[in-house]
Amino acid sequence: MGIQNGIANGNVLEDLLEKAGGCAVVDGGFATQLERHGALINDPLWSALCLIKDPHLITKVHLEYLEAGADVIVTSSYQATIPGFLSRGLSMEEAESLLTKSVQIAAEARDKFWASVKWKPENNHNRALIAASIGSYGAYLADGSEYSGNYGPTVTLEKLKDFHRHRLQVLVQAGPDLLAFETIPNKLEAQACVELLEEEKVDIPSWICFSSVDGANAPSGESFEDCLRVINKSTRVCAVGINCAPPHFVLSLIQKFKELTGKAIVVYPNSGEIWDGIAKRWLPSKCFDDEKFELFAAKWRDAGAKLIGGCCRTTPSTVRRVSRVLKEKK
Ligand SMILES: C[S+](C)CC[C@H](N)C(=O)O
Ligand SMILES: N[C@@H](CCS)C(=O)O
Ligand SMILES: [Zn+2]
Repeated sequence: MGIQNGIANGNVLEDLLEKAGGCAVVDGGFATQLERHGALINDPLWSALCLIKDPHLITKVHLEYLEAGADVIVTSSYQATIPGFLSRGLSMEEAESLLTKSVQIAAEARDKFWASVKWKPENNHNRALIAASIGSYGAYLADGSEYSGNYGPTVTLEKLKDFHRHRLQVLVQAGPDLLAFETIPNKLEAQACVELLEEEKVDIPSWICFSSVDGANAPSGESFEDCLRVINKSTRVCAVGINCAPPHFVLSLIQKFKELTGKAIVVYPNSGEIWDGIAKRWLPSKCFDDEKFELFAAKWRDAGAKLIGGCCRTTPSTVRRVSRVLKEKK
């Protein structure tokens, strides 16, 4: 176990980046791929419903992304929360066990996949890392507010920390390689995540990703300069970036982040479709197809991103193209 920046295990990501030649591949849309296999997730728990109803589909999707070349797979816990599970009549013990299960399923898939490829001479995979997904408070609200950042005046820093604390503790205990805070829409929640990591002395390295709807700021309208200031001070956060924002915003956001932080930059945009949080469906908009993802993944890498993948509405075929271009010998 290494100690880096004061964090035990802080070098797992750096080890992976080195093995991957400087830029690693993150998986793609997880809920999207569950739905393509027939999972019905139009539900307040969204993809986390599969932890209860279809855990075998979770394994299947993880294996598909590993086969596609993902170096990091993100767990099924995005919308898995203790209050969400309790409101479905589950006990605290059951809720905790489902969160633990999200990490176990991913680790089992990784181990199974790695055992099947590591000895093959043509193997060009790396042993993948497991990033435990921690969706924003807005994801839990299930009203689209991960894209507005508008939590209202009653949602304070303490309330956000209380919301995140117990799930974080359970996920840390489950032993993932990384923690992935996803679709954070405002500065207050970024601050809550950073303070919580410190208070809980979490020694698993984290990334914190924001969504963006205007291509320049966090969804709340707060500048990334403001949002990153608090994150930059944390030694427990190893990477920052963007997830589930339209891909045509990403290049300029990488350039902006390069000026605002010394941390590794992670980007995994959605396809460009727009989420209607009330109707709970994706609306067509300017999109990137897989070919365009391949083209732009190289541009994102050249602009300085260290972790690149896809989010909603991207699939294993998207990740296969991203992996192909990033693992190409230059
Ligand atoms: C990233 S969005 C598509 C996730 C789903 C949303 N939190 C909901 O529950 O409707
Ligand atoms: N890890 C989640 C993020 C949703 S925005 C997923 O891919 O479904
Ligand atoms: Zn997404």
